[in-house]
Amino acid sequence: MQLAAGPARLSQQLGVLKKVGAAAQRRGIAARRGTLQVCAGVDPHVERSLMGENFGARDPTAGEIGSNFGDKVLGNYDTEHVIKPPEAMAEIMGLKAKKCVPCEGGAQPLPETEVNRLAKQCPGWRVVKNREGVDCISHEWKVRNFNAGLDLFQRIAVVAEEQGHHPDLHLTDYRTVTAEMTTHAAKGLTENDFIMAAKINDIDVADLLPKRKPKFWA
Ligand SMILES: C[C@H](O)[C@H](O)[C@H]1CNC2=NC(N)=NC(=O)C2=N1
Repeated sequence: MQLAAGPARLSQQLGVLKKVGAAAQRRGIAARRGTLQVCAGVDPHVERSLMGENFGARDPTAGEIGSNFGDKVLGNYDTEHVIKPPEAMAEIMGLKAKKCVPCEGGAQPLPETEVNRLAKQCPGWRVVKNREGVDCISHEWKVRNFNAGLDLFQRIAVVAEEQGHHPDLHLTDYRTVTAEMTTHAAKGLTENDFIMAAKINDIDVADLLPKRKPKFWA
């Protein structure tokens, strides 16, 4: 910035410089608190709404290395530097953003490595054999009562009808709901099953779960 002559002009421009300095200082403080601006020149508010609050990079802990964390993160597996994909990115690019595709006869089940990779993206789902001995993914919920179970059936049914892919639903012991999913045309698991699992995981079930007793009297 060039400073123009004249006391009034000079003090006005010094004022601008002070503001710029203060903003830079604020940014410095933000950086020390762990805020990371990813895209230079992009309004941090816009960036935050796009990338989510949890964008960041750090070295992995020993436990993460031991758990093959590299399968779950973007970045270079054989360096110590990890970039964890932000939740907002999963909303745009993850399984739950995809749509099930109709399967024709002759569809192939996924290989085991791919099944394991996708299963990690669907917390709460286990890969098991169904009653016919075919690979499926299964999730169990213990809900608050029988009606809550029927309510959960209904919420899952909405997603299943939207996607044209349907789990087997069981309600046993009056309040245990189990969903099992496989792709009949492939006689095994396909990406459709995991897309459905991710979408079912996105259903808000908080009001259907058992009421928690308060631990303390206030
Ligand atoms: C034509 C229609 O897309 C198919 O019959 C769908 C319906 N829903 C389905 N649901 C499940 N879980 N597996 C399937 O193979 C399947 N096939």
